[in-house]
Amino acid sequence: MEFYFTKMHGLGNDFVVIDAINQNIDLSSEQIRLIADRHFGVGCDQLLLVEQPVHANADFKYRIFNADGSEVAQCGNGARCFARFVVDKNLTDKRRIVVDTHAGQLVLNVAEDGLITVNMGIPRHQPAQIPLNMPQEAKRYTIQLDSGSIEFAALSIGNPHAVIQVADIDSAPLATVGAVLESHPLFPERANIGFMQIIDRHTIKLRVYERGAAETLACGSGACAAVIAGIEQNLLEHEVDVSLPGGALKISWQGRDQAVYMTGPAGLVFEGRIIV
Ligand SMILES: N[C@@H](CCC[C@H](N)C(=O)O)C(=O)O
Repeated sequence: MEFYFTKMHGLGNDFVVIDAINQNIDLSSEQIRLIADRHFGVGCDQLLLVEQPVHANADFKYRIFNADGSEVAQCGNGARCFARFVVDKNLTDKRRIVVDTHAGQLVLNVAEDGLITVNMGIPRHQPAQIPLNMPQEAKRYTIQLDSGSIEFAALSIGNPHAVIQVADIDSAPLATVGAVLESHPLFPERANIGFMQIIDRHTIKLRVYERGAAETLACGSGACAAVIAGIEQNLLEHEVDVSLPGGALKISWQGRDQAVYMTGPAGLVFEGRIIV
């Protein structure tokens, strides 16, 4: 198989984006892992396929695959890169784009200054909706790991997230606690594990150990999850600046039953042709 791709990034969370409307694309998990490999492939945290919409009111469908080949339902930075891609490739002349995803429909607005705002949907907190193996919903859950006791918040933003508050983001235990919790039996579909340092009620620092991709330079859905968890615990206000290793996002959430909004940039890196 041979096809054209675009390498993009959202704050250093990087993507191979493929137009699967004008090209015939049928990739196995093994081929996706190879394309994502940073030595033998192009290298990316996630691969995105842009497809025809499923529903009449949508402009496109887009699908998300982690570097380990697993297909997932939500990706905040990927959504902004998807929007930038369809605008730059003239696949649409709209600046308000409705896209079908496995997590439902997203609405994306591309502003004149290039920033993209995504309605990421309404978060879900019930353990069964995350999914999380706990008997009832709580603002924080506690588990015992070999390294000690860990407290975390958990919610779904279309994909599962745990959020752990830390005093110092630079020494957060991503490689140990992050890796263990990502595939802990508490999370039957695994989870993205965020480590959040609260700077003030409008500002946090965040690093995320992503399901299926390990630590990335930024995670858009993780930024939404961390802000929601902080608001739920009355640690944050409704508009928060999130500082990630790759740059900054603005997250806004007005509370339960409300959609969460994420605003940030999306960048083009290079274009190429893959032969697999
Ligand atoms: N980087 C993404 C999230 C990608 C999917 C995630 N690893 C999962 O498995 O749910 C983002 O910006 O949200």
